[in-house]
Parts: sequence; C-alpha cells; structure tokens
Amino acid sequence: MKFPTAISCDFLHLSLDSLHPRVKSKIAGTDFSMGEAPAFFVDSLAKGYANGFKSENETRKTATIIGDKTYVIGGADDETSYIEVQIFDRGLGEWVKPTVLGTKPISCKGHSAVLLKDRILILKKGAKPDDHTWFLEVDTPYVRQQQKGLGIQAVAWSKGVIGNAEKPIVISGPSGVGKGTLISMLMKEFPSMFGFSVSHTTRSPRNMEKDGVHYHFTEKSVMEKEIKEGKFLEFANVHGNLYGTSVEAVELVADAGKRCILDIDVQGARSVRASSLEAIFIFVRPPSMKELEKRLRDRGTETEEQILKRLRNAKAEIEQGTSSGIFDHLLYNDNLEECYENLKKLLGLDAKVTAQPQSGPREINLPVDHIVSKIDDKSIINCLSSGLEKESKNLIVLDVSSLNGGAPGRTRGLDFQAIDSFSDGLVGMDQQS
Ligand SMILES: Nc1ncnc2c1ncn2[C@@H]1O[C@H](COP(=O)(O)OP(=O)(O)OP(=O)(O)O)[C@@H](O)[C@H]1O
Ligand SMILES: Nc1nc2c(ncn2[C@@H]2O[C@H](COP(=O)(O)O)[C@@H](O)[C@H]2O)c(=O)[nH]1
Repeated sequence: MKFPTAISCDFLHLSLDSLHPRVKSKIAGTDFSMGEAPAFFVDSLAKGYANGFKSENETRKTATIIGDKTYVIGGADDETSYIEVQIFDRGLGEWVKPTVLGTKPISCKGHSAVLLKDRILILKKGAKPDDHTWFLEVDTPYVRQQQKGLGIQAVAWSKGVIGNAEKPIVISGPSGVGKGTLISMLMKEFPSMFGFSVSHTTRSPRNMEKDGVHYHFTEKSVMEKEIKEGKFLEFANVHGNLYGTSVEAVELVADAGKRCILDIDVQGARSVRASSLEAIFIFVRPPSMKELEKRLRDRGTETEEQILKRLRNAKAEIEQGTSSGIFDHLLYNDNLEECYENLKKLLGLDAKVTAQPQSGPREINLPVDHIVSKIDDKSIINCLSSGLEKESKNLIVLDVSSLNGGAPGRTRGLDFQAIDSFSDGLVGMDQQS
C-alpha cells in the first residue's frame, strides 16, 4: 500500500494570546497554557487545505499520530460508502488494515480530526446535526478488550449525541413466563416513554410476527458476519437458535428520546451486564413449572419438541436468574395485573405519572467551513462561514469532559456552546508550522 503523498506537519492552531479575556472566560475552566494541535493533514496546507477540509475532488483524508502509529481517516467520498480507516505503523514501516467495529459514518465531503485521550474526534463537513460528530476509538477499554479477545488490531466508531438517555431496562425470564405480555402492557400505557429493542433472530417467524417489528428475522450466516463486525451488543444461542441485540436496535430507541426495553435471555443479560451499557436488570419468575408449562402450551406457538426444550432450559434459567447477582429486581408473575403494578412501581411509574417523552436533544449546526483546535477537554470550532443561528456567533466550544457510553453504542454527553467571539474581541487565528 502506498502512503498517501507527503505528510506535512503543518497545522492550524489557536493562538491563545489572540483570544480576548472575555472570550477566554466564556470557555470556562480552560487552561490556556495548554494549546494543542488537532490532527494534521495527509497533504500540505500550502495547497490550501484547512484542518481536514479540502477542495472538491482532492483526497479527503486526515492523519493523526498516536505513538508510533498514524491513523489515516477518510478517502471514500461518494457519500454512499463509509469513511475509511488505515493505520501506518511507523515502527514496522508498514500499513495495517484494522478491523473496524461499530456503525461506520457515511462518507462526506471532508472532516476535521482532533486527537482526544484515547479516541479521535471527527467533525463531518456539511453533515446534518444528528450526524456531524463521531469518535474513532483507538485505545478505549472497549477497543482494548476486543483486541485482546479477537487477537486483532481494532478501532471502533461511535456516533456522538447531545444529551443523556435514561437507563435501558433489561427484562429476562424463562420462555412463557410473560415478559412479552408485560412489555406490551407497558408500551401500550406509556407509548411515548418506552421503545422496544427489536432483536435479531435466526428462528422462523410465528404467524402474527412481522419482520422489523417483533424481530429482525435473519439468516444465520448474515448474523454471524455482523457479530464479527461488532454490530451486536450481545448475542446468544437460545433454545437452538441465534438471538442478539444489535447496538443500533438500542440506540434507535434512545435517539427517539425513549427509554429502551430489551427482552433477552439470561445469557444475554449477563453479557449486557458486562458491557458498557448501564441498564436496570429485571428477572421475571413464574409461580411454578406447572404453570409455566400451561402458559407455553396455551400460547400454542411452539411444537411439542420445542416446548419440552424450553421447559428444560427454564429450570437452569430460573436458577441463574434468582441467584447469579445479575438482576437488580425479581418479579413474580402469578397474577398478571399485580405483577404489572409491581413492574410500574419499581420503574417509578405510580398512578400519578403522566407519560412525558424525554426532552429532545439540543441541536447545533456546524458550518461547512471551520477550523478546529483543542484546549484541554474543549474543542474550539472557529466557524469560517456562519452555520449558527446568529451571524455574530462564530465560535463553537465543544466540551467533551463529560462523555459517557461509547463504542459499540453512542457517545453521549456532548456539550456544544455557541460563542459570540467577534463582538467579544477575538482577534483571529495564527497559522503555524
Ligand atoms: N400472569 C399470567 N397469568 C396467566 N397467563 C399469563 C400471565 N402472563 C402471561 N400469560 C400468558 O402466557 C403466555 C406467555 O406469555 P408471553 O408470550 O408474554 O411470555 P414470554 O416470557 O414473552 O415468552 P418468550 O420468552 O417465549 O417470548 C401468553 O399466552 C400470555 O398471555
Ligand atoms: N440473548 C438474547 N435473547 C433474546 C433476544 N431476543 C429474544 N431473546 C430471548 O429468546 C427467548 C425466546 O424468544 P422467542 O421469541 O423465540 O419466544 C426469550 O427468552 C427471549 O427473551 C436477544 O436479542 N438476545
């Protein structure tokens, strides 16, 4: 593989002295002695490239050096494919094609790249507010864990979102105990508050089941490939079929401002417990094995062989569910109405609660032309054309000090603030090399 043209060490960086004291004070808590450069470009700034943004038809790549590795990001620009990642290992003197985990950002006209502690912040040029901020994780606990487990060089994408979603709810229990029934009741009573995580499964659909609503019904080979690509938060072989929760299934619910409910087996619950997803874990238990068998038989959706298999598995599941320490709450589903009331109580939904959707995220438009610099936990985005609601506001401060989550899910807790810098006396930017 050929290294893409000459690497220049030129970069734009914020001249701290050029900041007016009032602007400095608005970027609260920032230590201005620590000016730091963003990633440099794969080509020379002399050609007119600015911090990741290049003219049309030019290569749209940035390069970020971390230790003895150079992360070259970008390249594909047809806006139907994904932003690519290549690594040049300077120690070995060769290119490495990493395994890229997580949901990849769609290619764009260009981007800025800023090195944070263990990840690279990517701001996409001309992208919509819900798609302009991404993180390429290079040395986070998730990436390290994946590298160790798979014995590969990995990186992982995570989309940045403003705001913080409420903790998802994981509901487990043996087949036929009533998980689906309880979840349906909750979603019917509070439709704007809860959203269901639609799992993938390799089992065949039942009569009334719709693809994309009850499950994503999937071929085993397709699901196995997607598991290898890191698209699943958890997966397990349950009663002879593969089931799994994709990262996207959970994040789609959170993106809609709803609280996510996962209906998964005990193996899946254990995996989610070990993941970076902070959730509430509820185990539903039946009054007796006899009653469980009756419910499964009365439901009439399984063959005799499947019923017997599910009942055999139920014994082990109940044992693990009630003793493993995975679950925060045990729910006894004897009388359905009573069980539902108890579920609502433990979710803090007593009779007085009125269904309110979670407040939607505050959006900010990034202008197409901008320059990014980094100071401690803050990225300073200097807007060259106005994308902000007021012409006079030409500086955006992105505070990344309170990030949470991350690959394989979203990175939450972004905090954007538009600053009226010209009227506050910001003189300009220095270009240094
Ligand atoms: N408390 C209850 N008393 C009597 N029947 C119940 C009760 N709760 C649920 N049922 C019935 O038991 C059957 C199984 O319930 P449901 O399909 O919700 O179970 P599940 O735990 O979601 O099963 P699976 O894991 O196989 O999807 C359904 O026919 C439902 O109507
Ligand atoms: N680990 C996971 N388990 C899942 C998931 N989706 C459903 N399930 C569990 O499978 C059984 C059987 O479900 P059925 O629809 O075939 O009756 C049940 O216990 C579900 O909780 C998943 O994504 N991951």
